Amino acid sequence: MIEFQDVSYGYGGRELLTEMSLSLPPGSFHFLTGPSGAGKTTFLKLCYRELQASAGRVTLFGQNTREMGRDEVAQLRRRIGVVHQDCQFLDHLSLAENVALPLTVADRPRMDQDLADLLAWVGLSDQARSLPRELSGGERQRAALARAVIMSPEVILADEPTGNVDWDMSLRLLQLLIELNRMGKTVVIATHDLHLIRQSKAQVQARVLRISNRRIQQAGVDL
Ligand SMILES: Nc1ncnc2c1ncn2[C@@H]1O[C@H](COP(=O)(O)OP(=O)(O)OP(=O)(O)O)[C@@H](O)[C@H]1O
Repeated sequence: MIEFQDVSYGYGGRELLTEMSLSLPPGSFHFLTGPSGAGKTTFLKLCYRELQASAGRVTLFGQNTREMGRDEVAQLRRRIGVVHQDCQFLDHLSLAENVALPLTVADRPRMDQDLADLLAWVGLSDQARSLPRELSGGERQRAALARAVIMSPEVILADEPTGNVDWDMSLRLLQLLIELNRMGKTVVIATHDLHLIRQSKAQVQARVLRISNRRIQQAGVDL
């Protein structure tokens, strides 16, 4: 589903990630760890073709990303839901409108019942009409997750989805991501939180990728 072959990437001529080769099969569940600044967000950006590899080949859904035109990239993005680290929303739109925004942008009809079901799933039915500034950190994170999955993507990439929330909320978010995986979605979660990774082990067959010294490796199970 997502394949990297000898992929390198750098900013401003300085190499950050070197010769990464890996394959994320459909339906897999991966954590991505590594120190701050190691390149986790950069790696995720390569996975949804926000960035292009400086060298090597990234293949998404069987297609070489280097050969994709603008329309193909747009189609690709609909198959990948991204929960961004900073979860930004449009301030003047309600939570429900923000969550439904990808449908509007893609010119797809908005099914009110589906939206209501999605908000109920993330526990935000009561906040549907709230403005983003009225939401707590945990509510924002759950809204960002709902927005990432509203197009029914096959892959979910979550960048520190439990940053700035307490442990109970982290577990709740993890639970939602595990549920998505049980529905067959491929999930990648970038996180610093090793407790969260340990916590997941009883429930999901998670693999751990670690970026260290510019390289990505499968980490051992005993974190
Ligand atoms: N657009 C950019 N231009 C130049 N350098 C960048 C850019 N984006 C990121 N970097 C640098 O690349 C390095 C990796 O950044 P990245 O955000 O991928 O790391 P990260 O592992 O996700 O970090 P964190 O855990 O702190 O979020 C950092 O040193 C960062 O300053």
